This record gives sequence, C-alpha cells and structure tokens, in this order.
Amino acid sequence: MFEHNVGAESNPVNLAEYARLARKRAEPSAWDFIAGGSDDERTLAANRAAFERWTLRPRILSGRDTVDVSVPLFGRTLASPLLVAPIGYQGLAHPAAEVATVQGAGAAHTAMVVSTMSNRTLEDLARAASAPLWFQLYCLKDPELTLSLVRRAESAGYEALVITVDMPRMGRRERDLRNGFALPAHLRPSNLLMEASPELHRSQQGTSGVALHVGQLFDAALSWSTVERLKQQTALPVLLKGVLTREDAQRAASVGIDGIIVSNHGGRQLDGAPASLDVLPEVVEGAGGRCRILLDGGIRRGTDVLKARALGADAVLIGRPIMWGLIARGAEGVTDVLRLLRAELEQALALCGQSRWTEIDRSLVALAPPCGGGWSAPEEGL
Ligand SMILES: Cc1cc2nc3c(=O)[nH]c(=O)nc-3n(C[C@H](O)[C@H](O)[C@H](O)COP(=O)(O)O)c2cc1C
Ligand SMILES: CCCCC(=O)C(=O)O
Repeated sequence: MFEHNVGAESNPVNLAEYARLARKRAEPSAWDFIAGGSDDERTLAANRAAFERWTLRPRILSGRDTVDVSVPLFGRTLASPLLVAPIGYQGLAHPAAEVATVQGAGAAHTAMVVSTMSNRTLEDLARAASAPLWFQLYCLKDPELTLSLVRRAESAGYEALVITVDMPRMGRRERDLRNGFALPAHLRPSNLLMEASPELHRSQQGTSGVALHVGQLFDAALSWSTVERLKQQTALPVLLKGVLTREDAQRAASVGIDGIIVSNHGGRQLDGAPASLDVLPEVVEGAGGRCRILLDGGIRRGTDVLKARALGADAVLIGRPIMWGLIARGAEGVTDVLRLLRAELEQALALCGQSRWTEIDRSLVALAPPCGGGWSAPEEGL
C-alpha cells in the first residue's frame, strides 16, 4: 500500500517519500493544517481506501510503444490530465508561496488552479505562469467583491473559473482547534484588497483563526441562483468543485455548467461524505455527457490517475502532494512531484497495453477481491 514503500528520504522517488521529507521540515501546526481533515478524518481516509479497492486489468501484446497522455479540455490541449488543485495560504509551505508553485507547475507543463485565498495576488501569479491557470472562486458575502475577483481573473488571462461549492462554512478541523491555529501575521489573503481580519491571525486554543475568517467572509447562504448568475456574468468555462451526487450533477448540467470537479475537499469539509472515487460513476451518469468531469482526493500514484480515468474522469487534481514538494524543495519540488506522477502514469498506461489517455474505458478496472487486512489511515493524513 501507499505508505509501505517509504525508503530513502534525501532523494525522493515517490510521493510518499516527499510526504516524509516535508513532514520533517514543516512547522508542526502548519503541517497539521495541510495534512488534516475534519472531525474523525474518515472521509480523508476513505479517499485513499477507495483506490485500493480497484485493480487494473492489463491487456497483453498490444504492439504499441508510445503513450499519449494529453487531454483536450475547454478548447485547449493540456499536456497531461494532471492539474494542481487550488490550495489556500501556500505561504505556510514556502516563503515564495504560490509563486514557487506556479513556476514549478509551469516547468512541468501542468495547469494550475489558483485559490481565492492565495498569499500572492492572482495578477502576480499570472505574470509568473508558463502553463495555463484557472481561478478558484470562493463566493463571498459581498457579491460585488466576488464579481470583482472574477473580473480580475478574466483580465489577467485565467482560462476557467472553478467555483468551490462545498464550503458555505468551514469543516471542523480538530487538529487546528487543538493547535489554536491561525495564519502568521506576515501572510495575507492578498486577493482581498481590504485589511485582513484580526481573527485570521489570532491564535487561541480551541479556535481556528482560519475558520473564524471564513465565517466572516464567505457566503454561508450560497445557492444555485448565485452560481447561475455567475455563469451568466462570465464567458469563461465554469466548473463546480465539490459535487458528490447524481442529483447535483444533473442540476449542474441542466444550468449549463461546463465542468464538475468530484471532490470532498480532501476530507476537510463534511466528514462522512463518500470518497470522491466511489461517487465518480454516479456523477458521470448524472452529468450525462453534458459536462467535463474532473476528480480530486487521495491521488498519490500514477495508477490512481488511471483508475480515475477508467471510472469516468477526464482529468484529475492533485492537492497535498504539491504542498509536500513545495515544503521539501520549493518550485523544484513541485516540478518533481508532478514529473514523478506523470512518469508513473505513462508507465502504468504502457504496462496496461494502452497508448492513449483518451481511449481508456471502464474495462481497464475491476473491483479487487476483498482482502482481510483493510485500510488504516496513516497518521500523516497522507
Ligand atoms: C491546505 C489545503 C488548502 C486548501 N485550500 C483550498 C482552497 O483554497 N480552495 C479550494 O477549492 N480547495 C482547497 N483545498 C482542497 C483541494 O483543492 C483539494 O480538493 C484536495 O486537497 C484534494 O485532495 P488531496 O489533497 O488528497 O489531493 C485545500 C486543501 C488543502 C489540503
Ligand atoms: C479559507 C479557506 C482555506 C483553504 C481551504 O479551502 C481549506 O483549508 O480547505
């Protein structure tokens, strides 16, 4: 299983080794913020366990010696089906924060989704980019401030708008409550031009500064009408991030949403929500071919990416492993994590007797026979 292969740490050869290295280097409460999930962290563990339940069905003697993992998506061809997931407050991981991630992703020819809660402005990040950028939007209580973020992203050349819909309020992350986690004073939510709220930076055991800030700022009454209005207000492709049911996929498709990201926010929101991989087939069915389908949560190996494809994903997003690379080695670490994962994906594709990402179908996977041991969540929240 994923964490069993952890060996040399100075020169990581897989993502688990990056996790080890990053954990040693990170400030403990920042590590907890990044690694943790909500409540009992069941959904966090479920995301990984879901991949373990599927096996691959390799086909032999294919006679093909090339692999092509490029993906046509929203009018452009991405070099690979990997995207960097939106992650807020990357200054916790590295002094250069999102600038290093954008540079690292660019060097790996990988598209990146920039969070509303980035520590560097979306304009600065656009200037540092050499691969496509998408903008992730948190809908704020103030609709004008929300719309101004969309306009800024459009002007700066972002190519898609990802509206995160699973955080009308923040999940209870008990690690953060225990640590009295707050954002260090030198880190700011730079896209919000106002002064940051003092709560965000106030550390007090039993509270999370980040959660208090979300309570003040985010639209807790976020609804379909807000999403539909935003869809009308922008010409960018619009994706909803955080869809987990057939019903919501049907509705998203019926209001003209261009893409769905099947996600439980990396197990950080509703604990008890299903693993994203487990609900991928029903979301694909609900969307009925009308939206592109992406998935995130628990992807740590190239074979995981392949399984997500076989069950219906057009592309996938990578969250925490990007932070492991960033903590361990800055921009180079981000590039290396993405290169490792892509190399694993290409290797797995070839060993499955396939040559094209776009041609993979459901016949590539089968449910694994139940094994006695079961999955236990690694303490690191890997
Ligand atoms: C530290 C951290 C910060 C995150 N910040 C955001 C964010 O600002 N916006 C968002 O839509 N999702 C955010 N997410 C969720 C990720 O985009 C993604 O859904 C999740 O991390 C994927 O799971 P994985 O970490 O197992 O790959 C964050 C996740 C982490 C771990
Ligand atoms: C204010 C949101 C912080 C980033 C986030 O989405 C998360 O921690 O999951």
